[in-house]
Amino acid sequence: MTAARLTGAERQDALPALTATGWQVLADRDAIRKVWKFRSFSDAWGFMSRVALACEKANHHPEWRNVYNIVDVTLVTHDCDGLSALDLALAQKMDRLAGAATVLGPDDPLVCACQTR
Ligand SMILES: C[C@H](O)[C@H](O)[C@H]1CNC2=NC(N)=NC(=O)C2=N1
Repeated sequence: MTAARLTGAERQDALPALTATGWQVLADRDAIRKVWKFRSFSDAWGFMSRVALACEKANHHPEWRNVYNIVDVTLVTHDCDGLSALDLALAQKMDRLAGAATVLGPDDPLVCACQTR
């Protein structure tokens, strides 16, 4: 799998299936983003731990932020400063590992469980 920027055709083939699961194609950079809300910090951290092992195996890593039970992920390939097949593969892997966690949309407030008490 290469770190070359995806072509237009490759994007047309691959991105609809990802946006259908809640991945957002960013406007301000050639990257995709997804935000999950887990039941607890432990579930969020467990997800991140499993993803981290997969990332090390693939040598491809997310840009991500965790606030308690929220995990905010952006995928981009730094080597080509844009989306590559590596990002598509990692996105699919993360979707499998996230299981039944709630997916937040671009307009949903990023409010963690601490802030909803
Ligand atoms: C040196 C190391 O192989 C490279 O820096 C890898 C590590 N993980 C990476 N992750 C991402 N998202 N993009 C990269 O270009 C990248 N490169």
